[in-house]
Amino acid sequence: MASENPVIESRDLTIQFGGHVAVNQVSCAFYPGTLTSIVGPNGAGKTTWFNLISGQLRPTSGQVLLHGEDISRLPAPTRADKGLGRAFQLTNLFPNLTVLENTRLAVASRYNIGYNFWHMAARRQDITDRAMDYLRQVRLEHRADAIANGLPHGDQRKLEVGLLLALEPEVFMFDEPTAGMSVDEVPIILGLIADIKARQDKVVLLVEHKMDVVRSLSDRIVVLHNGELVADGEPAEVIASPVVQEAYLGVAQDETEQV
Ligand SMILES: Nc1ncnc2c1ncn2[C@@H]1O[C@H](COP(=O)(O)OP(=O)(O)OP(=O)(O)O)[C@@H](O)[C@H]1O
Repeated sequence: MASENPVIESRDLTIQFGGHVAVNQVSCAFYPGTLTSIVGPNGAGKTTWFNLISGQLRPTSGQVLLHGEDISRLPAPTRADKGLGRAFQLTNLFPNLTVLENTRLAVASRYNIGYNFWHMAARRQDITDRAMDYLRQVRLEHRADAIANGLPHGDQRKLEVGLLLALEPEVFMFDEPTAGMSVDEVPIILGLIADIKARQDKVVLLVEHKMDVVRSLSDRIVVLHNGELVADGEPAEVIASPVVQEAYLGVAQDETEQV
């Protein structure tokens, strides 16, 4: 792994809101074919770090490098064009279009298909077929004609994942992808994330609170606490480390020794 060049790298990333340093000199590099979970207590800085990487926020200092190129000052859509994919919030999409229309737009944007191509009948059929394929993967084909905004919460989360798959990014960023899902929906999404990792050429970053999910999927765990990276390594090692037991699981240092 270390012999390959990182796809994406956070180098001394820092952001300050007023007097509060939400992400503090976080350095970490991510390699193809790996799934890294980012964990930490509420307010640790996980989502803010994600926002710095995907471009919703600009750092106070430090850099985000994509294949060695400094992208820290690029807007989020430009980063997405370069292969950084983050699961959308549906409110930022086309809530009044159908599930299929949203997915077709994601497929079309991946292929940079402009207005003229879009209107060529054959091409449209091809795009529809591909879009339906992604909807099948997230088990939403039966909802293809539903308005995105009216979907139940679990289906909205599945659509977010389907749209991300359709964009075929190089880096997949998931922020609590199974939050609010029913128990029978969770394995579908986790299976899809495992499939992405198994393809070996993608980087998967996952912010997740559920430790069973983290344990089952991760090659590596990064722990943030008070905006700082306090642990980074293989899951068993990180979960067992005193710093994690104390910082994340809330076990006091003297109790940790008994764990
Ligand atoms: N735009 C902002 N302005 C001011 N403070 C902010 C802003 N965004 C985040 N923060 C603060 O930065 C800190 C980190 O927040 P963040 O949401 O990144 O934590 P988190 O680890 O994702 O937490 P959770 O697990 O609860 O989602 C918090 O103290 C939060 O209040």
